[in-house]
Amino acid sequence: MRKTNFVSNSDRILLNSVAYGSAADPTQTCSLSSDVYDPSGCDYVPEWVVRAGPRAEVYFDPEEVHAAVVTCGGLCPGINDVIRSLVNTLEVGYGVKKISGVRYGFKGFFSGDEFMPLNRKVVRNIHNIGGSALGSGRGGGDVEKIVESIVNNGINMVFVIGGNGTHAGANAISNECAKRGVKVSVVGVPKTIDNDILLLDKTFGFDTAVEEAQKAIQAAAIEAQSAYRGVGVVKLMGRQSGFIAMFATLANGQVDCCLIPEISWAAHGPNGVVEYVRNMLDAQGHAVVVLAEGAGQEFVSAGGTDAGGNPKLGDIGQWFCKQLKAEIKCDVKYIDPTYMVRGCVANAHDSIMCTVLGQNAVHGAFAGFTGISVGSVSAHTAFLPIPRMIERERLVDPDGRMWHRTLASTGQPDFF
Ligand SMILES: Nc1ncnc2c1ncn2[C@@H]1O[C@H](COP(=O)(O)OP(=O)(O)O)[C@@H](O)[C@H]1O
Ligand SMILES: O=P(O)(O)OC[C@H]1O[C@](O)(COP(=O)(O)O)[C@@H](O)[C@@H]1O
Ligand SMILES: [Mg+2]
Repeated sequence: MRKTNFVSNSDRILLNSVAYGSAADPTQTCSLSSDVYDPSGCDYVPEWVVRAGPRAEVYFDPEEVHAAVVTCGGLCPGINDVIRSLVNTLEVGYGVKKISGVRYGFKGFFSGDEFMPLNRKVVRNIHNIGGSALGSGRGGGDVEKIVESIVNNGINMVFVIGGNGTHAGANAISNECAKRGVKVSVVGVPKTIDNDILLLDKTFGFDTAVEEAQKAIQAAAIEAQSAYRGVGVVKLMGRQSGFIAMFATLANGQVDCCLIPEISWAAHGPNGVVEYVRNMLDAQGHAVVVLAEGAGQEFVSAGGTDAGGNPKLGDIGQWFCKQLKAEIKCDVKYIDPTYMVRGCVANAHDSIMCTVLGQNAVHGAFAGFTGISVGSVSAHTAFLPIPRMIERERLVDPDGRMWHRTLASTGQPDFF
């Protein structure tokens, strides 16, 4: 390994970087904010997390490492950048020769699909395409079978790229290995364009998704402005968390109404969104509405869960457009760019973030950590305990300043 600045295991990063923060501050040691943000009324946040980086002492002999990489859940811009960074760091940084790519999510450990041999040559250009070079997927979180595969294939490092569900799986795999006395480092890299992981500054791919969403909102605004009583409606991803919708709205600045899962709203009645759109049409001749896909699910959800156990969503965008058409004289243009915001190549910012995360995940595994994930905290890269990160989804704080900024931009009232 090249000469480098090693990080000590006692190096720490301060999680709560604001002194005397208000109750709505998400990094409060004991947050007493809204019901949505903190149902228990007291949200414990540890003071420090461990600083990521290479250690002077490593736990594994590179000659004996068999590393596996798996990508689970929905796609996200930058997955391939992370895979590339993991492989480059394993091979060039530490001299690991055996790296296996697990196909189509957790089930690839036991589905009978051959592992994909990974090396620097194979991953050289994968970051130039979106998606996952390994294939991703939901389901297959059978911890017993996964651990059997780990043991049978002599795997001793597992890099798991995925969101909340995937991390729950990674933690369960780590625990099961420990229970069986199998020496394996299981390290997560948080992947979710929903940006719904606690404690992190931001997840990779989120910035790219917000940027991609601009095209849809811009088109909706143009269509709305060019039509007689035109309404542009855009539905963006965000199952339980409205971060993409909120940030895309704020960045665009032409949106009249943003609806997110964290905040309930009435469609009908004098304070409902339909009436608000009617008023916007009367006043300015057009309106632009951005909805997160998880917003207003009480109107459209048919229940049920997907292969990963996530709630299946009804199409709130279609439903909302139908309400508009039924109740007011308007020309509705509906844009649903759902998969377009995640099936793309990461922008430069996300690409660099992915490289840093992948590299540090390998450092974490070589340092002998397991059941950890790696993420950006207060602008530093940290190793974090998985259970604390996935206690629940990170949500937009309805009392927070970012949402208030969004409301100031749209000018929308409360819809109830
Ligand atoms: N508690 C768990 N134990 C084991 N595997 C799990 C657990 N929760 C989720 N998984 C697995 O992780 C996969 C990915 O989770 P999912 O929620 O679909 O996507 P994401 O990780 O991107 O949020 C799931 O399809 C499931 O197989
Ligand atoms: O149709 P799919 O592939 O199940 O994905 C849809 C979901 O994936 C997401 O992008 C989030 O994915 P993850 O939970 O895998 O991070 C949501 O915004 C969306 O509801
Ligand atoms: Mg998820």
